[in-house]
Formats: sequence, structure tokens, C-alpha cells
Amino acid sequence: VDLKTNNTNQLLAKAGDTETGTSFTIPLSENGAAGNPGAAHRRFTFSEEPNMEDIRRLQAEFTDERDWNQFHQPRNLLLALIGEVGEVAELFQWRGETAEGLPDWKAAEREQLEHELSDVLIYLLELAEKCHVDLPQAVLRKMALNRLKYPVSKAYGSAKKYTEFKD
Ligand SMILES: Nc1ccn([C@H]2C[C@H](O)[C@@H](COP(=O)(O)OP(=O)(O)OP(=O)(O)O)O2)c(=O)n1
Repeated sequence: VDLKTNNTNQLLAKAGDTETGTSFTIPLSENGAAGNPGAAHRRFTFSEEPNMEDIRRLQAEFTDERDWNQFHQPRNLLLALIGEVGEVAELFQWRGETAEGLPDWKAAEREQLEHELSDVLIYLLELAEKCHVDLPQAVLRKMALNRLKYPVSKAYGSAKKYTEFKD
């Protein structure tokens, strides 16, 4: 995937479809800083590294070193993933709704959240690997489908499921 920006500073991904040989360019963000000049704060962004393949490789090394591939079949990884999603849910349960950035959380709680979200990602990426799903490419294709299903003209400001759109 080729990442570049267009003249409104939108991050674009040039993605290829290996099956059809087609390639397409999609905006990765519809309301980044350039599209929302009045925004009070800069949008939160991730570090550039590590990428998904880096994390997949690090976890594969961790698993290989421990002779754990015998336990890491797709079904077990799925159960482990769901367990870790449950641990994320536990951190949020029985508290009120919270604003972006979790301003009312203690540092120790934020650190716990970092750990649990990382566990979710690690198991998700290993599950994709063991299912032979090339997740970075798959996610681009799925997001392109989401854009088709939820055109801005029909979905703007509405949380309706696409099946409820009227023509
Ligand atoms: N068989 C295993 C066990 C652990 N891990 C790795 C992936 C996860 O990132 C993390 C999960 O470790 P734990 O099962 O110990 O779970 P937690 O870290 O969430 O600990 P706890 O359950 O005490 O909160 O370690 C793994 O790949 N395979």
C-alpha cells in the first residue's frame, strides 16, 4: 500500500486488489485536521511504527521461542481474543460514559487499558495470521465496501443501519 496525501492533506491509501489487478485510492480520514480547520485540538494519531506486520512477526517470534504454536490454533486464539475483549469491557463497566481521552481516568487505569487493548490486538493479528487473512489489505478492502454501503449523502449525521436507508 502506498500512503500519500492529496491537496487537502487527506491521508490517501493506494490499494491494489491482487485478484482483479485493479488499484484504487481511498481517503483514510474524512474529517482530518485539514477538513476541520475550526477544531479546537489536533486529532489524536498513532505512532507510525510498529505496523501490523511488525507486530505479527514479534508475536510469531514470541510464540515460536516458547513452542506455543501447538496451542495457538485459530479457535484457541479466537477464545483468547474474546477473553481479552472482556478484560477491556471490565475496565469500563459500572462507570458512567466518559469523554474522548478519558480525562477522568487515573494513570494506573489508563495503563491497564493500554495492556488490555494491546492483548486484543496481539491475538487479533495472530488469529488473522493463522487464518491466512492478510489483515492490512483486508481492512482496506472492507473500508472501501463500508464507504459504498454508507455514502455520505445518506449516512451523514445518522447512526442508521444501511438496510434502513430509503432511496
Ligand atoms: N498462551 C499464551 C499466553 C499469553 N500470550 C501473550 C499474548 C497476550 O498479549 C498475553 C496474555 O497473557 P495472559 O493470558 O497472562 O493475560 P493477561 O496479560 O491479560 O493477564 P491477566 O489475565 O492476569 O490480566 O500474553 C500468548 O501469546 N499465548
